[in-house]
Amino acid sequence: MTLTPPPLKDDCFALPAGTQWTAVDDALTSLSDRLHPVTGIEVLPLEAALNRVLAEDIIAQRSNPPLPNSAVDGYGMRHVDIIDGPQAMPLVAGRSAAGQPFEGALPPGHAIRILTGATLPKKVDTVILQEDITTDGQQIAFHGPLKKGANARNAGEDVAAGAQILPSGRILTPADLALLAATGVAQVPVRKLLRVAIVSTGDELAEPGDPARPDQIYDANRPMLRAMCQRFGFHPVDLGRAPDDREALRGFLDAAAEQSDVILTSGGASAGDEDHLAALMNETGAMFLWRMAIKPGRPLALGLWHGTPIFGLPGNPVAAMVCTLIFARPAMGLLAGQNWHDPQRLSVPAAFAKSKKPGRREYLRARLRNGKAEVFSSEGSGRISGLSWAEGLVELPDGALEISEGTLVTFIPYSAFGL
Ligand SMILES: Nc1nc2c(c(=O)[nH]1)N[C@H]1C(S)=C(S)[C@@H](COP(=O)(O)OP(=O)(O)OC[C@H]3O[C@@H](n4cnc5c(N)ncnc54)[C@H](O)[C@@H]3O)O[C@H]1N2
Ligand code: MOO
Repeated sequence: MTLTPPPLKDDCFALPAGTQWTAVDDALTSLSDRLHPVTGIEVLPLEAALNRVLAEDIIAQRSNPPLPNSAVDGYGMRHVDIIDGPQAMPLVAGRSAAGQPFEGALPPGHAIRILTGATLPKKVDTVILQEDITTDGQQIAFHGPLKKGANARNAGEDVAAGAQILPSGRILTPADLALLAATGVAQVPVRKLLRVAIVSTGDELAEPGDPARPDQIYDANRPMLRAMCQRFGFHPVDLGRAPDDREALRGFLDAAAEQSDVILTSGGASAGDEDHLAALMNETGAMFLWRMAIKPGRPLALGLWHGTPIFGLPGNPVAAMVCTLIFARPAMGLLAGQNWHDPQRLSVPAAFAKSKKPGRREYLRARLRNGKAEVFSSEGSGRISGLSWAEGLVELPDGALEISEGTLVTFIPYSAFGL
């Protein structure tokens, strides 16, 4: 009897029959619906608040500017005194400088020396640039007309006291710190850092720097995930490598649940003999999403371990990174008190050709050169060099797509994910 080979695996053309595949958008909707902040609140001074997540809406304590002031170095006057054509105006004694205001009111028909940022003296509503006048020290000569309010800034024209300046959930930027300072807010309620436990699984893994057996590989996922968490503004808790042993892994997960708000594991997420993570998580009965219609990264085990959410990332480093960026990053953002994070996408012409099959969303390692998206030469999920070569991802939609050079595709720079 001759053995017949198994029927052609249509893995590359269609999705395996009888398997429930979860679309990326459905998974994201489910995550954004179910997750909420889990971190406490602390009050920090501005110097410690960069990259932290606001825990409340912030209200301006003071207007910016607090009083009307001059936008230029020049001369202040009353607009009603200005006529059309050439004219001269006597100067009053004194001046108004930033931090040294002129205390009196400007008499009718006069002008006053005023410097940038100086409070406008009473009755002054218009300022002429010093380049536009001549003076002998006693009076100034210039041409009218001038626009009422020229070179003057109104009180509160930037921000009015009492206005909401920043929303809860916002990640504070350097510019936000300037806004807070200017409006009289010196300390802010922020979320405590989200503690993210990181565990790699697999007997094949060795620690970078240690000697490795020929059959071992160095653990690449942990340094990557640690660094990604740092860039996202979370606090990584590195728990090391768990062996392929169910009880040992259980111990790692128990420790992780103790010490963290969320657990990121990599490896062991699919259904092989040594994929203990999936088996353990199934045991808890709290696993709620499973096979994703995404490439790379099909096996993604999501669940709760003693109430602490686990993202069981696939072991292949490319899949681990893509799943972190697409699923874990926005989900962890919600846990950390951030607003839902949807990265900014660019529409750019492709510098490549590809025939994409329907059924799952694909992410390709990509970078922009000369305004076009180039993709890495291989789609292999273990090709770490491509992750490092890339500067972002090309996102291809769930359906089929014929791409030729010049077809518009979606590019998401790593920076848009917060990397
Ligand atoms: N019969 C099937 N086999 C596989 C399927 C499948 O659907 N049917 N899916 C493949 C896909 S896709 C992926 S991704 C992997 C995911 O498997 P696991 O999450 O269980 O991960 P492992 O098997 O433990 O590892 C996969 C791969 O990645 C390497 N790895 C793991 N951890 C690290 C690390 N920290 N640093 C560097 N490299 C790591 C590991 O050695 C393996 O080569 O399953 C496929 N198989
Ligand atoms: O998730 Mo796997 O890495 O798609 O190849």
